[in-house]
Amino acid sequence: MPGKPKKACIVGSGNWGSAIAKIVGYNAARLPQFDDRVSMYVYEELINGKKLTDIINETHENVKYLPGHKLPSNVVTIPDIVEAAKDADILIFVVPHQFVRTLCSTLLGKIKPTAIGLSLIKGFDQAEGGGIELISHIIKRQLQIRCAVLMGANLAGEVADEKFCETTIGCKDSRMKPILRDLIQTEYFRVVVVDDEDAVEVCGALKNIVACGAGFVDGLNLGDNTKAAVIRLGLMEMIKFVDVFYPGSKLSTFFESCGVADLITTCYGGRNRRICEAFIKTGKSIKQLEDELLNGQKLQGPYTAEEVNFMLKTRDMENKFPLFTAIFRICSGQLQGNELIDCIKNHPEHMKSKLPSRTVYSKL
Ligand SMILES: NC(=O)c1ccc[n+]([C@@H]2O[C@H](COP(=O)([O-])OP(=O)(O)OC[C@H]3O[C@@H](n4cnc5c(N)ncnc54)[C@H](O)[C@@H]3O)[C@@H](O)[C@H]2O)c1
Ligand SMILES: O=P(O)(O)OC[C@H](O)CO
Repeated sequence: MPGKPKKACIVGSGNWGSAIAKIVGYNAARLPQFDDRVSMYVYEELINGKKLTDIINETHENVKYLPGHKLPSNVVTIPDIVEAAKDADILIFVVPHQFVRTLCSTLLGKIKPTAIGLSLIKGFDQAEGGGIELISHIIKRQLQIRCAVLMGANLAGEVADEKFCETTIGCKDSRMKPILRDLIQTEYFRVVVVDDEDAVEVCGALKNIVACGAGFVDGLNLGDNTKAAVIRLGLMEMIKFVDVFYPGSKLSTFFESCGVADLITTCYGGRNRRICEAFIKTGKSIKQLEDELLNGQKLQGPYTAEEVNFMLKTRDMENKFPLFTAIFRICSGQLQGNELIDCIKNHPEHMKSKLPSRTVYSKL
């Protein structure tokens, strides 16, 4: 016997939150296993004196974070997180990572104990005893629910335009896999589900650091070859990071959309790249540029670089990740942008071939 249709709630309504609401609303309306009505938690703000929740419910458009795209009418916005989430069977977390802990504290004990989570949030948070904590782990621990992740080469505007792309769901739980895939997949948004939950999430967070490096390269007009080198070295540091801190993960995960593909799209079309290019060109602070250029949208890369550096420093491992380290130091003003390449010229990846030294060579 088919069970009761499952209710979905989208926790977040930014650029990506609104684009995914379009997909989830579409699938919820057409598939019998889901309840038609999708609730969306909106952090309330006034736009020209009118509440954003009211604007979205009346016009079906998030005029601030995803202008020019209609959301399905079965997506209903609610400014109270508890009200939005209380009946949900599936909670889709898609807020900037800095707001997750507070939202989870508010939701504690107020959601269905059987609810499952899906985190679309790219970023880490600082762990209480030092180091970093994955956002999906915070959700699992604080709310005592299962939580999978979705990461991929998914610039929100292009997804909302229904341009073809792929994404990766990292999910170990075989009962959750088909539910999440069916809720998210469309003909233009193709889902691949893998077991490697942690590695998928770490890819989504770390690629934002590399995007900052790509932005510096663009700001310095260093060209496409240098940018490709930064992307490659970034990929190698991402692989090493997962190898060292999340042992048992699979190399194949890096060849899913969450890995190489997201790295490429981010380093060409993302907000982190854009702001870091402007950082070099204008000399303004990253915070100022975020406020001036992103109209309320939030950056993840510079924060993630700081969190990763905090962990690497306490473990005396900064020199094992020279690109991540240089990017953090440039973002925090400890280095000039044009020192990026000097910092990575002797990257460990360049030392692997172990050719004979010049002295040995001259004796051959
Ligand atoms: N935008 C993209 O293209 C994209 C694509 C894939 C993944 N992501 C990831 O999705 C996550 C969410 O990003 P986004 O692009 O949807 O958001 P965003 O940066 O567009 O928007 C910021 C959001 O934060 C909300 N907000 C502001 N203050 C708040 C508070 N105190 N409490 C709660 N919410 C508050 C705003 O209302 C807004 O909805 C991030 O981790 C991002 O890396 C983004
Ligand atoms: O705009 P960015 O830099 O936050 O990147 C957006 C997405 O993560 C790309 O997949």
